[in-house]
Amino acid sequence: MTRLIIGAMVRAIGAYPSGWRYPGAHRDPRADAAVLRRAAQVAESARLDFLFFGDWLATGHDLEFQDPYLVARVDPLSAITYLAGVTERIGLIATANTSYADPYTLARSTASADLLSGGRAGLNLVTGSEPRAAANHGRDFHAANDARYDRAVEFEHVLRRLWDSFEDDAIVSDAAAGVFLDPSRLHATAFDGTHLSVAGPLNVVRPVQGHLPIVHAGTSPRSKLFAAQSADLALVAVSGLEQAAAIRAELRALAFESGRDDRTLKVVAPVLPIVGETREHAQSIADELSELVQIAEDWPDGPPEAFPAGRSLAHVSALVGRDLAGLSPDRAVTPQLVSGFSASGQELVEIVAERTGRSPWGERPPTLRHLVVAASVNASIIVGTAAEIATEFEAWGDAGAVDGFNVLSAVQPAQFEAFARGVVPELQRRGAFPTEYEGTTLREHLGLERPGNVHVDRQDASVGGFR
Ligand SMILES: Cc1cc2nc3c(=O)[nH]c(=O)nc-3n(C[C@H](O)[C@H](O)[C@H](O)COP(=O)(O)O)c2cc1C
Repeated sequence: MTRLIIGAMVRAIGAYPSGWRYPGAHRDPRADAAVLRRAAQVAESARLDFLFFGDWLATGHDLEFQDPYLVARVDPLSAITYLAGVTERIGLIATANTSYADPYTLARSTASADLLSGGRAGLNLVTGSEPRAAANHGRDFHAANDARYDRAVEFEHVLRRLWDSFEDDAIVSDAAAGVFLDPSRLHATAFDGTHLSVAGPLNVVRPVQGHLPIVHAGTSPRSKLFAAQSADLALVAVSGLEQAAAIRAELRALAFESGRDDRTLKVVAPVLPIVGETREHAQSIADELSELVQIAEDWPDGPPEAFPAGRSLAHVSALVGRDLAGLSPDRAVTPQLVSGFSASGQELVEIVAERTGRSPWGERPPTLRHLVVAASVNASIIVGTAAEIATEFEAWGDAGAVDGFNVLSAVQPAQFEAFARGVVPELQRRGAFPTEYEGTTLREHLGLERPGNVHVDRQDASVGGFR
């Protein structure tokens, strides 16, 4: 039986494009504080390993239709610092973008978050794919993949040196002798690289965890190398179990080749479970969410300029191999229509049937809208009862495809709570997930050791990727 790592990828207005429109959903970012607090408390009573907050360094009208949660949300480091005060055990992971962040400032705020949370903070380092971020940070352009990763490598190296500025026992606090600091245990950062230059030392004591667990999410070859060499936790977007198994094996092999103990690299996949009391109930939730997604054809005179081109009948026509442009999105997908579809079109029809229970051969056929939505909503979705979803999670774990999951919720708070109160206890009953927190730090939740100090013990400091 594999012990899974389970965290929640929190998106306050829901992780499905139409989640915020679902009856009873949280949909006003001005009230995020209450929703985040409640999610954190529910997650902690379910004994989840961590809450994870992504980030995006720009906004615009187009995001309303693509990923509405990106339009307006609180800064992730502020979110975890706030939640550290209302929780006691759960790990708290914030995302930062190495292409734009300042390493001294980030080392300082993350070391602070770790101290203030008692060793529960984690840091997701991304290089970013949003070109508008450049103009928001005084840059002329968003750097190319290689240049971004060259900077990310230096960034991670500098972060570890900064976090290790103070040895664990550098603050002596000897009131009788009048000695506060042992200066021999305070180390300059002295880093002068191609992209970054930092003198140090950092003016915060060493984090409780030594180094915060580093998470990385990306898809390019450089991203994989970065995860393998520098991250404790790799977040990999995958379409299914086989792909997850292949990527995990590849990342672990890369980690091993880079001279690291590959067991210290944990791989988790983002998944979006849609949980119902029965399978039909779960499918009806998925069905309603599909119906609430707007597609280009919903505007008779053409969609707003910001609307994503991919969410249209024209786009799905190319995929199914049949010209659907000009048809009503509410038109039923009949066996006759499907008979002219390409193999990928047939596959799409099967995905819709699995998610919504609608089949061209059944009493309730899907509509063209269902096809457009299934083709354009990019997430690994599992629809079912708590027991069915737990079985799927177990299957991934037992096959060695992942070390765990980062769970997205389509609708806040309802779907998140259905997961925490339904799926998690089911996994606990089966012994696939612990019922109590055994350790106190995020590292302990993830089964990772505390690293040595890079200034003192280079051997030991190779944990987590210091080179
Ligand atoms: C599951 C997953 C989650 C991600 N979350 C974020 C995020 O919150 N913020 C962000 O800027 N990029 C995020 N990314 C994007 C990557 O970090 C990376 O910047 C992007 O994929 C471009 O780099 P690449 O070409 O190396 O993949 C995520 C990627 C994946 C696969």
